Amino acid sequence: MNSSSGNDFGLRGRWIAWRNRLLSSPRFQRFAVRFPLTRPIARTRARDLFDLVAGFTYSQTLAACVATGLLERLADGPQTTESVARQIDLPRAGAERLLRAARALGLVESLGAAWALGSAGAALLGNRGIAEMIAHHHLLYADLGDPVALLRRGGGGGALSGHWRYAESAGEGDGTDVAAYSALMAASQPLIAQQVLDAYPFRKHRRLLDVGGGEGAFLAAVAQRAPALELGLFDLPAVGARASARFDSAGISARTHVYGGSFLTDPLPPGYDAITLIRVLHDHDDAPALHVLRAVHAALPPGGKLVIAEPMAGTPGAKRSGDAYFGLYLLAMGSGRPRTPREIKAMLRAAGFAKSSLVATALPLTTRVIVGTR
Ligand SMILES: CC(C)=CCC/C(C)=C/CC/C(C)=C/C=C/C(C)=C/C=C/C=C(C)/C=C/C=C(C)/C=C/C=C(C)/C=C/CC(C)(C)O
Ligand SMILES: C[S@@+](CC[C@H](N)C(=O)[O-])C[C@H]1O[C@@H](n2cnc3c(N)ncnc32)[C@H](O)[C@@H]1O
Repeated sequence: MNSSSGNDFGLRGRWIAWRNRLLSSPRFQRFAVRFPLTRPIARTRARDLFDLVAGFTYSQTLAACVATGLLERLADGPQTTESVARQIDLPRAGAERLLRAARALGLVESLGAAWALGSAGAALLGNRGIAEMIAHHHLLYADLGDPVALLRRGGGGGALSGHWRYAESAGEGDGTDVAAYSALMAASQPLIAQQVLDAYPFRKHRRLLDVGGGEGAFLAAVAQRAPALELGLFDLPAVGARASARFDSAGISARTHVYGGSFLTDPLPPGYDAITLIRVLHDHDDAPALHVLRAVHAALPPGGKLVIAEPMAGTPGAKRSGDAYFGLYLLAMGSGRPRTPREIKAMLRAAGFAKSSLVATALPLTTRVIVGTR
């Protein structure tokens, strides 16, 4: 039996094989774009396919908007092309080319002879962390220059793994090595922290330990919502030092404790009735990820809670961000993978957690939350 015919995959396999023969037939495509009833569908499919083909040019238009500060300039009010060109230091023709491309993507819009911020541009300005993400994407795109080579060698070994020092050299990184990624994480934390805080009532706990807590941006947000909570942060020593400095300047060092160590080799401090892993688990391959969950389980008291927050695979309405974006991102980084909630819950069971549940968040595209009970 020929497997490409789909015959050995049951009814659904046969349907897929029939559909694909039809969709890939140039004759059917010619018919579908001409026939009035199928034309709208054909046009939408063609546009979707074009977006896949052209995606890099869209991303680079966005990168140019961020690098030149174009969107910030327009946030001050509409400007002429000449004024924009002067402010972002481009020749008039270059500025106009960028403005037109940005208009096509909804980042800016024209207002008579002037240019204003578009609705996508305005939304982007409301989330400063996204601009930081865009600015560091040149590392990702350098690694993805030859995606097949990257897939063949199993990931890593490029610009992005140099950025995330811990990814390929477990637990390593001095103060300078960790500064860039820690600052990126802190800048992109606000959107995540608010969602996690809305999803889970940390106030009901006495002591919270944020494992892989970076420079403490999440705990600083928790501190505001739960004034009575005692806070602990565990991260690599060089990152922990940055967190201590942040807690000092936020005036919350009296209620925080920073632990420097590696969760891959050191035990986690006991005495916390809640532990968080925010954007940590997906960084690690299955064996080290399970090791971290076991370490959390060992540190929690019976009934203690683990809150896992990160983007997950297979998210309804946001499937691309899981397996396509984070799948390739983490491949380039050289460690980890996005997991479905079902996979994470299975790992929690394997680590000894009695139960776990997925809790709704406002923007699952950016983060979902699973709460495990020891
Ligand atoms: C009044 C009128 C005219 C209309 C009203 C209609 C209406 C309600 C409109 C809504 C408009 C609005 C408020 C839109 C809001 C849009 C938002 C909130 C957009 C948010 C977008 C978020 C994005 C694009 C997030 C991107 C995140 C990225 C790329 C994250 C990357 C993370 C990385 C690389 C993490 C690395 C860490 C590691 C290594 C994986 O562990
Ligand atoms: C993607 S960042 C997330 C930071 C923070 N939770 C946030 O969401 O902004 C992952 C964090 O895990 C820390 N980390 C990585 N490997 C570690 C290890 N072996 N032991 C302790 N922390 C580690 C990194 O230093 C980094 O701060």
